Amino acid sequence: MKVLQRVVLEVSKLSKSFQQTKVVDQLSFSIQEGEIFGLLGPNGSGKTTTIRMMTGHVYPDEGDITIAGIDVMHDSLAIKKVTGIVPDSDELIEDLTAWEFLSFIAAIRSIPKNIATERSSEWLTLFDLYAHRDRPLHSFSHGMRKKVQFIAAVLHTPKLIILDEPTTGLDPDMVIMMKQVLLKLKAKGSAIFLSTHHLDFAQEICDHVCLIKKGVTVAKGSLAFVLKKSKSIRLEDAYIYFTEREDREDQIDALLGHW
Ligand SMILES: Nc1ncnc2c1ncn2[C@@H]1O[C@H](COP(=O)(O)OP(=O)(O)OP(=O)(O)O)[C@@H](O)[C@H]1O
Repeated sequence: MKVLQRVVLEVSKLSKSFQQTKVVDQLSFSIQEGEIFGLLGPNGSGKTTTIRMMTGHVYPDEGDITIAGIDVMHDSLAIKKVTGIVPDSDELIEDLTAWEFLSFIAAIRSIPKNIATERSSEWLTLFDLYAHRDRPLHSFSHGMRKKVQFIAAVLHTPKLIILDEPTTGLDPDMVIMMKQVLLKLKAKGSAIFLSTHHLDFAQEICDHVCLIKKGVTVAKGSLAFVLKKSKSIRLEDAYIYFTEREDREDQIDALLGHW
C-alpha cells in the first residue's frame, strides 16, 4: 500500500521587488515530507530572498507561503517551532562557547535539558566539534561555524530544514557526511529545502529541483525530468542549458590581454 506523503512547504505565486526591480517572479513549488528540494540559480537570481520570505524576514509583494499548513506571514512563532534554518551568512553569538550557544538554542526551542545535552553531545561528536565545545564561537573557522549552525537548525527535529549554502567551507569529508546526514533525515520524513551552487552535491541528494534566473523559473520538476528535458546526464549541464550561461572566454582573454 502506498503511504500518502504530506506537503510540508507550499510556495504559491511568490513575487518580490526591490526598488522597482523584480527579484522573485511568480515562484511556485512545494515540498513533501521525506523529500529534498533544490532551488538553484546564478548569483543574484533570488534564492536568498525566497528563503528570507519563507522564514518571515522579508514580506512578499504577492503570493502565499505555508509551512506545515501554517501561513508564514501570520504566525512566525509557530513557524519557528517546525522549521530549522542554516542561513547563508555564518553569523553566531560570538561570545558564547559552542556548548553555551547550543544550550541557548535548545532553551528557546523548549527542548528538555537532558535531551538537549544528549543531542548536542552526539551532533558535536559527529561533526568533530566535541573537543572544541568550550571554545568561544569567535575563534571558530568558517566550516566549524557552518557545522554549529547546522546542529542548531536540527536540534529540535524540525519538519522542514532550510539550508542556504550549507556546504560552503566544509572539507570534502564533511561534505560527504553532510550528504549522508541529509539523506537519513529525509528517510526519517524531514522535508529539506536546499539552495546551493554545489551542483554535484544537489544532483546526489535532490528529488526535485527548480532552476531560476533573475527571479524567473526556467526549469522545474523531478531531477530526472529536468535532466531529460535538457538532454543532460549531469545537473551542471542542465543548469548551463536552462540558465543560458554565456561563454566569457573572449572577455577573459581581452581582460588579461591588458596585463
Ligand atoms: N534588501 C535588498 N535591497 C535591495 N536589493 C536586494 C535586497 N536583497 C536582495 N536584493 C537584490 O535581489 C537580487 C537577488 O538577491 P539574492 O540574495 O536573493 O540572490 P541569490 O540568488 O541568493 O544570490 P547568491 O547566489 O549570490 O547568494 C540581487 O540583485 C540583490 O542585489
